[in-house]
Amino acid sequence: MSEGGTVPGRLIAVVGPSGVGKDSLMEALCAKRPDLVRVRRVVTRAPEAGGEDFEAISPALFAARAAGGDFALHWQAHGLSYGIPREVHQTLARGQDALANLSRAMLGQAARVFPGLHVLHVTARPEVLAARLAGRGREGRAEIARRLARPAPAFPAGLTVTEIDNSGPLERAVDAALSALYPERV
Ligand SMILES: Nc1ncnc2c1ncn2[C@@H]1O[C@H](COP(=O)(O)OP(=O)(O)OP(=O)(O)O)[C@@H](O)[C@H]1O
Ligand SMILES: O=P(O)(O)OC[C@H]1O[C@H](OP(=O)(O)O)[C@H](O)[C@@H]1O
Repeated sequence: MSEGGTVPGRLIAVVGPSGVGKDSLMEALCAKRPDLVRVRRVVTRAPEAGGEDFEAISPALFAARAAGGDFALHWQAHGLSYGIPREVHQTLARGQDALANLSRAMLGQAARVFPGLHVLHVTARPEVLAARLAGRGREGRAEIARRLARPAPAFPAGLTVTEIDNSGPLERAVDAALSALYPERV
């Protein structure tokens, strides 16, 4: 329920294969649109892993918080647990849009939890993905192979989805995302 008649903000799900540029795109979008909120996820990843700004917690604590209803959404992937803190609902109620890196497998549930969900489906050519993961150096060769082999689930019908090809310069993907999200912008 929005606060005092304010038009609620949208949860903008940024999804796509590992290495496609989700984190890079979200960082660039927030730089262009300071009013955009990026959801700080709770992840059972080692705090020193680098990359996104996330809250690192143990699997046991994650399970307890999930059982306690702390997360608006949570899921498992890559041997990790990921949670979207329920406080994001307050952000949306204030009329702010929020960006969240979600699993493609969670989009049906996300649409039920977040009316007005907008999905940015980030894509890139397979050879580009492989090169970027190798260049980023966050995962080892075996984990990169596993991530590249991860099947892409079909999306549920009825979602608002914008496909963003990030095979080229990041700025091009940023412009495409902004045009889709804020068509009224000059
Ligand atoms: N348009 C682009 N051109 C060149 N390099 C890019 C572009 N977008 C992202 N990269 C680089 O590709 C690598 C992967 O990007 P990023 O970490 O944002 O992907 P991701 O989708 O968040 O990956 P993961 O799901 O594994 O976290 C990074 O090194 C990033 O700097
Ligand atoms: O392949 P799918 O299920 O879409 O995504 C798998 C995982 O990768 C991304 O997280 P990260 O980039 O690993 O932090 C997603 O948020 C999800 O947690």
